[in-house]
Order: sequence, then C-alpha cells, then structure tokens
Amino acid sequence: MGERVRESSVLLTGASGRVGRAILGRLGDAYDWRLLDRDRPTHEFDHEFVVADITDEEAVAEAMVGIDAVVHLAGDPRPEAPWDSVLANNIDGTRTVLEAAVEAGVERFVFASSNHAVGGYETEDRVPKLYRPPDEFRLDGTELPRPGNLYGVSKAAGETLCRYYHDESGMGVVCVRIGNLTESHPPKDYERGQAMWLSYRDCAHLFERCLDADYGFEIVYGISDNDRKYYSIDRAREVLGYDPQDNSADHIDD
Ligand SMILES: NC(=O)C1=CN([C@@H]2O[C@H](COP(=O)(O)OP(=O)(O)OC[C@H]3O[C@@H](n4cnc5c(N)ncnc54)[C@H](O)[C@@H]3O)[C@@H](O)[C@H]2O)C=CC1
Ligand SMILES: O=C1O[C@H](COP(=O)(O)O)[C@@H](O)[C@H](O)[C@H]1O
Repeated sequence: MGERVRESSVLLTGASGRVGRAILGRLGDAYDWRLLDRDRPTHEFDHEFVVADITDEEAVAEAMVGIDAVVHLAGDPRPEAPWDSVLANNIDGTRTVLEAAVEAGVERFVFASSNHAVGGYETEDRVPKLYRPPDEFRLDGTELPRPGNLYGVSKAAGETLCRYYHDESGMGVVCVRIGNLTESHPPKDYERGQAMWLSYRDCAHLFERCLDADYGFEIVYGISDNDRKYYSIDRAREVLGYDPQDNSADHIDD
C-alpha cells in the first residue's frame, strides 16, 4: 500500500479539545473531516459535526459510515482522572471506536496515547537528570508500558486494544505517545514538560504523517525535536517521515 491520497474522509473524535484544535488549525483543508465530540461545538466548524459519546456503539457506528481513516483523541486527558472515568471514556470508548472502525473497513487508525503510559520509567534515580540534555537514557516505543497512574494504565490498555484490532483485521494502526502539547511556547519552569514538548505546528505535521504514511502497527513518541528529550523520535522519522521543526531549547528565554 502506498501513501494516502488527500481526499480521505477522516473521523476526528474529541475534535473540540486542544489536540483537535492543533490539528484542525493547520490541516482543516487537507482532508474531508467528520468531527465528533460529546460536547456541542462552542464555535462554528467548516466540517460536519457529530455530537455523540464514544461509548455509544450505535452512534459511533453511524459516524463511521464512509470513513477511510480515524484520528481517535476523545477521552479523559487528566493524569489524575479517576478509574471510573478512564474505564468508560478511555478504555471502553476506545474499544467501541476501534470495533466500529474495523467493521466499517477503515484503513488507518491513529490513537492518541500518552507519555503517562510510560511515566513509571521516571524513577527517583533517573530524575531530574533525565530531563537534561547530556543524559542518554531514551525510550523508543519498543519498551513495555510502565504507567505512573491510572490514566496511564488506560492509555496502555488503549495501545493493547489497538494491537489486538490490528492483528485481527490488518487495519493500519499507529499509537502516538503524545508528550506535552502547548501553544506558542513550551511550559515554563517545568523541565519535564520542556523535554516532552510538542508544538502545535509539529503536532499537526505528525498527525498528517500518521494519516498519509504506510505502516502496519506502530508505537511512536509525539514530541518536538527538543534538545532535552528522553523519548526517541527516530521511529516516527523512519516510518512516518516525521520532520519536526520546533525545539523547546529555542524558547528558553521567552
Ligand atoms: N494535550 C496533551 O498534551 C496530551 C493529550 N493526550 C491525549 O490526547 C487526547 C486529546 O487530549 P486533549 O485535546 O488535550 O484533551 P481535551 O480534554 O482538550 O479534549 C478531549 C475531547 O474529548 C471529548 N471527550 C471526552 N470523552 C468523550 C466521550 N466519552 N465521547 C466523546 N467525546 C469525548 C471532550 O469533550 C473533549 O472535547 C486525549 O486522549 C489525551 O489523553 C495525550 C498526551 C498529551
Ligand atoms: O497525557 C497527558 O500528558 C500531558 C503532559 O503531562 P503532565 O503530567 O506533564 O502535565 C498533560 O498535560 C495532558 O493533560 C495529558 O493528557
């Protein structure tokens, strides 16, 4: 299978949120988007908008009709989210979206995973030097998940669901362990956030590559090309053609 054609119909779940905004802000005209969120949009979108909860199997199946690719962002993004919420929104919701995607013959599925799926690697003996440039420790996506909270557990479960549905159906799936997305500049006075910063520009480019590249099953890290980093972006470069333009070190005096 070669690179995607641009006329793809793409379902974007969780479209009203921050990551959705970063993607649509730059790629709004690049695909035929169908947006989905449980919250009604607070502003006008130039795209079809489905108000639905991703745990509603019928509504999700209906939203999947005619869709070529899915970017699945909907979920509870709070690192401190309680179990009942991540169980429903992040685990059950992700299973529902994956199931409907396979049923509808979707070709590409992009899952918003998180740095928190591997937060447990930030052990006391590794931090804070892990967040600083000379340190050579790197996670590259081949390591086992090691969540540091129940939210991270739910993201690791989402990745496992992605693996299962890929193996069952052959649908191309990429799990993006997103770092810390902030607009304009990296978080201030927060070394961890600077090491895993993802700019809006690089975020949109990465998701564009996830929609256009050819792959089977992948786990990649979604961060900018920061001097300070403990996540490798080599796999994203190799398989997806990710070519980030931003670096948190360039904003140190902002
Ligand atoms: N913003 C970041 O830095 C990071 C985000 N992520 C992941 O990316 C995804 C998007 O995150 P953000 O945009 O930051 O969060 P957000 O809270 O701004 O957006 C999430 C959207 O999903 C919707 N949603 C939640 N549960 C839903 C459900 N059951 N059915 C339908 N819609 C539902 C919400 O209404 C919201 O509009 C999340 O899965 C999050 O875990 C992962 C790592 C870092
Ligand atoms: O998965 C996520 O990670 C980012 C970064 O984590 P943090 O603990 O350094 O804030 C977080 O901001 C975002 O809300 C979450 O979904």
